Amino acid sequence: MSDIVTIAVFCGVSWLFFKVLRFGRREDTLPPGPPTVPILGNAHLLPTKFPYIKHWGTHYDGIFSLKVLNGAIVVVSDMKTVKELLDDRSAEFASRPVFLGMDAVTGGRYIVASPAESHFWKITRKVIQPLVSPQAVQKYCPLADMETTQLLYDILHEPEALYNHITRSMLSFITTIVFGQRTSEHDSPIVIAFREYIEQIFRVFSPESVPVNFIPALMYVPERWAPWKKMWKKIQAMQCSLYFKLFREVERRKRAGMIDECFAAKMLEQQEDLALERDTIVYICGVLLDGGAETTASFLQNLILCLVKYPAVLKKAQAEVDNAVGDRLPDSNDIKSMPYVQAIIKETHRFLPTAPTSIPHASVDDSEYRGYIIPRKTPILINVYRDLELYERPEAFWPERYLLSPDGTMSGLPDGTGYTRTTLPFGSGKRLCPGMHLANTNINLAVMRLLWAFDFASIDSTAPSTPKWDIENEFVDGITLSAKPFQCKITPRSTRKASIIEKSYKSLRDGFGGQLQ
Ligand code: HEM
Repeated sequence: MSDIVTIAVFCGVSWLFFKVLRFGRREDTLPPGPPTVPILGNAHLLPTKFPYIKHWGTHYDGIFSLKVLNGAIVVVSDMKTVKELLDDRSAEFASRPVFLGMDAVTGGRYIVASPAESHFWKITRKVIQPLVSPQAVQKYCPLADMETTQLLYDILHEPEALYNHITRSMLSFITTIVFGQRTSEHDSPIVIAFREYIEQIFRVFSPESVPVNFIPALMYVPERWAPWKKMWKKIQAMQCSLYFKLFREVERRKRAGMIDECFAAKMLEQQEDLALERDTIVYICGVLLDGGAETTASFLQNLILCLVKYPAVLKKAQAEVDNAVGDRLPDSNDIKSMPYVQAIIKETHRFLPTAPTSIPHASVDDSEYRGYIIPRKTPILINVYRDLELYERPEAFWPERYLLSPDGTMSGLPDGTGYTRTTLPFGSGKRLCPGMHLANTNINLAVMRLLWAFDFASIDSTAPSTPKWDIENEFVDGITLSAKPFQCKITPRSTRKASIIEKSYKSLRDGFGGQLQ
């Protein structure tokens, strides 16, 4: 009897030993990747900061895998593969990996993290669509006009707070559309709460949270030993407070019988038909703040940093703007007659993309691609940051590339390798950012007006003629690439322009019965 027990124990221990030894080893069916080590796989190779900067080499032919413990990450590293996998086979690859942290924070009511096969994802995309279609966004041009006019006025009077003015302006554009409430001051409680919250929410995707996705058993660790759970709880409280505060105000106006055109009010009207719970509506509205305000604000801050570092680009763009509009403020239609400004916007998206690795996709089921098997729910990241193969001088901020070819790629690329699209910064396939047209409407106007109104210059008179970039010090670490607040000298380009800004702002304010500020 004791022999049988000994043999059973020996077999059990050997099985466990071999099982553990296999931990971290790449399955033959996965795309290739760097050599693994037992248990960790490639976990030790993963950058803990600024993950998109690392170029893993071109020898993997556009797709490779990284083993993380017993799981894997698939990385798509050229545009041909982005097209074949994430665009052309979008129905299969539009899902999301498991985001246990985000689900814990939002109760699974966050479209960004929802699987494409879920009812919640489908209904959210459906109800957002009428708000963000190319036709629908036209009606927000007057709002973009108002917010960018105030942006110019605020910068004119308090240039040192550039960063905060941009955040306020972009946030106010979204809070007005979604919750019918402007955020007219950069130090108002909503703007401060938003800034504090947005700094935290991205930590749900950070290395402090991610291991839980690979070792789900960590979810059972009691909170007092699980710092990530404390962090999620704090973020959850901040998120609820922000979203519900804005939403309760919409409900109050509804009770008071006020006419309300905002998205949240429309959702409340349709609540019964859509069979949505109140909390679900709140989160559908709330995610538009997170997705819409921070991305557009970061984009503008990144663009201005480029203009500060490349004064010749600034001068050339200002000449184009002046030529098109003279002394009047640019309006939304003017963008068509400003190819160089359009090129600057595209180049900023390429050079400093707001979401460099996009948001991971996943396949709905195990899927075959080029003879490899990509297991369902495996995170698929994009790593085409400043694609070295497609662009001439990829590491230079050079908007002219978009005047030479519409997608900015170099000429003479072999067939099939030159595929790219200027919508790439907004994602892929069925997951393509629903707010793209809304973002473009506001960004185009803001950029034209900033160029028209101000000179932006380095405070360092000894700045090198070939600008230096120090991503790790100049940018905030996280899944978005966003410049830290930076100093620059901002001056109105003429007294006439300054007085046009004053007058435009005051006439808007008077038109709103003094409500603008
Ligand atoms: C410069 C501005 C913006 C950039 C660069 C940007 C970028 C992105 C990217 C890369 C994704 C992931 C796409 C994918 O998974 O393939 C995304 C998703 C999303 N964005 Fe945007 N975005 C911007 C503005 C906006 C705006 C203005 C809104 C709405 C008001 C918005 C709402 C969303 C939502 C709701 C999702 C989730 C879509 C889903 O998971 O199906 N974004 N965005």
